[in-house]
Amino acid sequence: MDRKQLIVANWKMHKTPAKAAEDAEAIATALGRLPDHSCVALAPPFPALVPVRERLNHTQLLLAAQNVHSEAEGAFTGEVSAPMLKACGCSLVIVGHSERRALAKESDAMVQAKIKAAFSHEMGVILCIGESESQRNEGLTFKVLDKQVREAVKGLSVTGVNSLVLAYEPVWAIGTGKTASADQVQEVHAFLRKILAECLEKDLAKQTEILYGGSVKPSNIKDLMSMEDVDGALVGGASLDPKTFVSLIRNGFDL
Ligand SMILES: O=C[C@H](O)COP(=O)(O)O
Repeated sequence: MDRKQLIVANWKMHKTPAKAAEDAEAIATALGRLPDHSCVALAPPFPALVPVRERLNHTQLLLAAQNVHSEAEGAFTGEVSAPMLKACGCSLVIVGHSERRALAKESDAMVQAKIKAAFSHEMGVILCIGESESQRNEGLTFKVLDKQVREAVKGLSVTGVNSLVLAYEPVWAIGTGKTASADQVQEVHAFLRKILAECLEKDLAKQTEILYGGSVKPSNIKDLMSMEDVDGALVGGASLDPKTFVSLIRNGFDL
């Protein structure tokens, strides 16, 4: 089975529900029909999930959440569970974003529990991993990534792993305008695929999409996606304006 190309908009804590819905419709309309192997997903904030879903009906665009709790229900004030997200129409969820690891102190064990919760409700997971600037400067990049991946996929069932997408996001490149070079990204993605082959089955590792995130723009997406092990992008800032995001997608998918 060939890997798909996937570009995901992470709108983080931006846009009211009305604005998110309007922009989702503008993106879907501008893109029209996508080639079969090319997918686009939008990850708006929680309150915008349902309004965005309503505008994405009858389009190929997928709905993603930005976070999920590991339990299905209970006394967890402020949290949202996998069955709730599924009921809002999410088919994907972003897990372990560096902003959540830093701000909400999410550990690798919490990330793993969230992945299990998402898989048990038949949602695909975009697992974010990445090293900080100081870790890169100390030569720890591969060690950090190795641990993040192994801890996250430990004990996952093969069926679940079919729905796993990795997103390599070096923390020093997020929102900074500093993009890792296409060669740097390829080197890391090839390494991640090797780790996946060791933790999972070889064939599954070959089939797992690996995205890059960190200051991806319409001007650099083509170079990044020309790399053998780069299957798409997780985009923050450049996904906020619908016109910019559509041109990024067109450049990335060569439309
Ligand atoms: O989830 C997206 C990443 O954090 C990248 O954000 P950015 O494109 O604004 O650098």
